[in-house]
Amino acid sequence: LDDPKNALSSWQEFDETPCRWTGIACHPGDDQRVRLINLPYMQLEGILSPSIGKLSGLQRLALHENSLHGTIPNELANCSDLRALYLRGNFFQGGIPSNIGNLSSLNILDLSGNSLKGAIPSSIGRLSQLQILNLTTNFFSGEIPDIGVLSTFSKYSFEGNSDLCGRQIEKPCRTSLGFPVVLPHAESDQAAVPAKRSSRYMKVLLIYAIALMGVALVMVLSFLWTRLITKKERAAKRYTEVKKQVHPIASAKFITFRGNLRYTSFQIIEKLESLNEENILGSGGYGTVYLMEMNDGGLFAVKRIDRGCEVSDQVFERELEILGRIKHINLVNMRAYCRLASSRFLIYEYVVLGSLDDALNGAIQAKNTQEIVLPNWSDRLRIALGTARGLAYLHHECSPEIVHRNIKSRNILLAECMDPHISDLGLAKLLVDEEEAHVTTVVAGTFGYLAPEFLQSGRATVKSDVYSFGVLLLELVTGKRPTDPSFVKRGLNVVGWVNALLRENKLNDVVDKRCKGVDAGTLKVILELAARCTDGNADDRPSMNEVLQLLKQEVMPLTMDFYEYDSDS
Ligand SMILES: Nc1ncnc2c1ncn2[C@@H]1O[C@H](COP(=O)(O)OP(=O)(O)OP(=O)(O)O)[C@@H](O)[C@H]1O
Repeated sequence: LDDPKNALSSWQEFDETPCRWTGIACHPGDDQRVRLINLPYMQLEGILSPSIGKLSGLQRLALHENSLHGTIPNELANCSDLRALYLRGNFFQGGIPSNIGNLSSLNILDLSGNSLKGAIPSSIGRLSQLQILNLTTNFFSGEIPDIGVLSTFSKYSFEGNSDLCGRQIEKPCRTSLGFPVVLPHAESDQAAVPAKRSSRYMKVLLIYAIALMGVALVMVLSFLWTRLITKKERAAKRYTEVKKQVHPIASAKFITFRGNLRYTSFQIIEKLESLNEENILGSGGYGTVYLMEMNDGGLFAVKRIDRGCEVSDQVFERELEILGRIKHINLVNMRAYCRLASSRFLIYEYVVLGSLDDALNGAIQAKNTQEIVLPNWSDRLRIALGTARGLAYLHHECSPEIVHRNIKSRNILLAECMDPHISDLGLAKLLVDEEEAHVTTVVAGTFGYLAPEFLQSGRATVKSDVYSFGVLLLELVTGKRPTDPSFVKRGLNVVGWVNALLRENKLNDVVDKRCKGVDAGTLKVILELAARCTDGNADDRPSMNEVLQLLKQEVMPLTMDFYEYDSDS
């Protein structure tokens, strides 16, 4: 295996036993046979060697969400104790080994999100212990055998294989004449049959009867039949060609971050596929955001990123896994990622009140009274403090540091009680290259927030984030967008406008008239801090840690919840 992350450094060839290697557990006792191989999400590359079949005591093989390729070896069926087989989210090709029915202890079979093709072996029907079957998003074709345990699974086990048919997915298999037909399976499955001799006899009779009827039909309608079949064949051929164009993508992928969601990938994919215009929450520079409601009422915000010519899926997904590990109370946490044929979907926790931009511009209504809720002074201080905490975490606690690049009030989302959550982290870097990045952010409405050196060079740094944070502070104080016409028409931005008023000692003119509870002491602190953050010289701006310390000292006692806030992350 190729191990780019060096996750398998403990795997030393000359160790007496592999039982202490990462991802390996052995049976208790003397024989030390391998019981479990658990190596998901490790970016492993390579093939699954046929020698896997020698692990006779193997009970769980979990290699999901790696980059393995090649075929699934037939020898795997020798692992007769295997209970759980997770190969989801790799690049396996070829078919499912026809002898898979030998794995008589198998409870879980998850081969979804690969590039597997061919027929589904009927020997799966013999796996009487099987409880979870996931063959979704592959290229399987033909009829799903309606036999044994295979009869008990529904469409959710087979979705995303456009050429499958059968009762389980409510799609009849048809001939070119339109009659239902039993399609031959790819492998002859002798082992499945012995217990069913009498039913085989019945089947033979049935086939003879159908054949006789067919011959009769041919004799009666020979002329018409010949004409009809050619016509239908032509139509069928055209249909297949169109279908291929509609499904050009190699494979789909589903990754969850920060623990499992309480939903299966089928449930999520089903919901993703049903998102439509009615569910749109908004759209930005990178795609459209939808509200996704699960059947039990669970809510997610889903950002749909249409496939363009940006980074490859592999690079994108590798970076996402890093972003997916980031977790902080003041960041919008990413819960999952799904790649389907047309789009990539980033699935986030839903932050209920919407953006700070909405809040400052009167778009938030009270639940019961429908009255517009405007953040008061204590709310605004709380938003400043929480945002500083989230940014300081990205800059100083993450390694390597994460530059957000797109701090603005539309990317500060508010949860209940006006708790701020920074959204869109890492996307600017992930979705557009350095050159394009600042052009995109300018277009995306970030203009007034960008530090002068970022505008000039297009290179974002932690200090350009500090500048944007300073602009955000001014927005909180003034209630005006940084590109408000009242200062743009005077040739100023919000920084120039505030500075001009302060020079004239018109402190009161700076403050948002609608904001209740402003106290002069903290107002002065915030304005001074905003001035330092928006200093034209990046080196003279404070770091986010310094900003946070100052806000903690000066502002925290005035926010509603300073006890609660007194612990980091
Ligand atoms: N996790 C979320 N919870 C609730 N609403 C969200 C969430 N993420 C985004 N939204 C809503 O969707 C809208 C669009 O978000 P999006 O991040 O795509 O655009 P933007 O922030 O306006 O622009 P940009 O792409 O430049 O960041 C936001 O204004 C916000 O109201």
